[in-house]
Amino acid sequence: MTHSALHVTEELCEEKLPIQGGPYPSATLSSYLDDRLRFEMLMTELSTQFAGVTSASIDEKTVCAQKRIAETLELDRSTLVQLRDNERFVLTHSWQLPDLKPFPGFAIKDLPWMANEILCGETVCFASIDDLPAEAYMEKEVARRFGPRSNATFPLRVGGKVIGALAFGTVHHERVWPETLITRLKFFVEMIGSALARTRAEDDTKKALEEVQRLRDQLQRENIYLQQEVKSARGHRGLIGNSTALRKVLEQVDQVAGTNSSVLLCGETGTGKELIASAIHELSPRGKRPMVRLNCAAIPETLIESELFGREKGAYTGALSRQAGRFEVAHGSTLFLDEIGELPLDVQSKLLRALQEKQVERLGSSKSISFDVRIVAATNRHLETEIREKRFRSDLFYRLNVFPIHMPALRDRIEDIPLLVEAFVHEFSKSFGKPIESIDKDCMQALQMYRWPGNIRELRNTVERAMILANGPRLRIYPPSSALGELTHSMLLSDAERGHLRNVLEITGGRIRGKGGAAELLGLKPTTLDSMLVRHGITSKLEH
Ligand SMILES: Nc1ncnc2c1ncn2[C@@H]1O[C@H](COP(=O)(O)OP(=O)(O)OP(=O)(O)O)[C@@H](O)[C@H]1O
Repeated sequence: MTHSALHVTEELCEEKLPIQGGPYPSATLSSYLDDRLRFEMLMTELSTQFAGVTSASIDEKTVCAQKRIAETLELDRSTLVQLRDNERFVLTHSWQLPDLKPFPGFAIKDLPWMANEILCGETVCFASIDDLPAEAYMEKEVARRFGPRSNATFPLRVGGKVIGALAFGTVHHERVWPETLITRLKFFVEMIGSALARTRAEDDTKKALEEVQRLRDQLQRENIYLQQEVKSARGHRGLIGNSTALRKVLEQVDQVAGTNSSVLLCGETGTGKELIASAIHELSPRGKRPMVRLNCAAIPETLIESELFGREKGAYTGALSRQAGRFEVAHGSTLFLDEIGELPLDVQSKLLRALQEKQVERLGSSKSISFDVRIVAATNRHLETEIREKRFRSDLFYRLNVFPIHMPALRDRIEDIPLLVEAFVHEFSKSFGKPIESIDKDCMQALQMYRWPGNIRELRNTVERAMILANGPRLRIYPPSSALGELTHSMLLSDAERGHLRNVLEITGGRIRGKGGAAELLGLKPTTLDSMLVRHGITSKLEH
């Protein structure tokens, strides 16, 4: 192997050369000057490059610079290691001749002398392994086994602190390290240090900005969601009732609220499942954030997936904008999946996978988004039957059914009816501006005898209707059948259509799709029925 004048003879180092001319053999001097010029030009080029380096390109540029310096100086290897956990120097950037392996990095305890020198900010330079001091016996051993034969190692500083080291070495031959060269290489290592410091600061700023952006997005999502909630004006009326059946439910709420366990609320329509879901959420440590809801029956089958998991712009025809899914919005909070029994089977599988992996991917994106969400699900269907009839996945059922709560029907807690009626009368009396002094006793008894298929929602609507008709301080409320008798029947076709739709939904227990569902009974496509229901303001939860 030939060696350039620059690194073979120490006499040829800059300090000993006159700037111009001199009694040197002209060939050696010209070769030296050529090498010197090449190296200085390389340093100038690298310093320009590193002045503008970005965090995206610093790794590539560093290895490229190591290669070019090593090739110019006819070195065999250049190694950049960085300090981790104050325990070891980890290899981060390396260039070596094709027949060599990269130097693998090292633990401080394995090369203690070298590590100590670097950490004290010293440059370690040896032309031959024998030049190392006696106390560097471990370093000598390693150098003999893995190379290098000659080496110059420079501490890498960021903001005055040693964060690693950059080494240049030879494995196939020995070489000396003239002072001028060491000075130039030190300058290069300082340049790398300051570029690293700058790009690290850039990265930190970028990360901080991303975090601010993420928090802002989350707040924005919650705000939009809250605005929608306020618009839907559901509010959080307290749970009314003092029956044993309701007290048992409230006990279960207290037991489970503080945990992260999934809760499955079962019970007929209008029994207060959603109110109980809110109570569980509000009593839980997640209660400071808004609970996020999704009614699986109210959203067309084609859109449920994008509602749950979100979508990227253009994920499918008509996806005109990016949208975060409910899982993302509910991060750190509770997701209430109402009417879970209505979820199509393929979405059930995707939901199960999301719950198992605690990650979702937006439609049209392969990026996984992690979430921390507590699930409360509700259904008025008998899920065990649905599983038997292959309409509901058993594995999803077991995942959700960690803590089941059964909501009693209103007919099984008739002692709560007077309390509920009074509370609803009070509420409507305020909002309609109609003061009510008493409620007819016979009516109250009739209300307690009625079977209430629509439960509390039906009772509430009945009270509301009576309050609209009320024209004095004494209120008479009739159970729905007699109330209907007193109302004038509408002759409008649209009212008849609405009534028929409701009747069919009542027969199917609110189910729209599948065998025996309302769409099949009506001879309609489920999507056509969906839009008819939207037009009539009917959700598949029966509303009377
Ligand atoms: N214990 C209660 N006290 C006061 N209001 C109640 C109570 N339970 C239910 N309600 C009222 O009854 C109506 C129906 O309740 P909710 O929507 O929670 O029922 P649900 O079981 O979720 O119905 P669905 O299965 O149809 O979705 C709501 O207006 C709710 O405020």
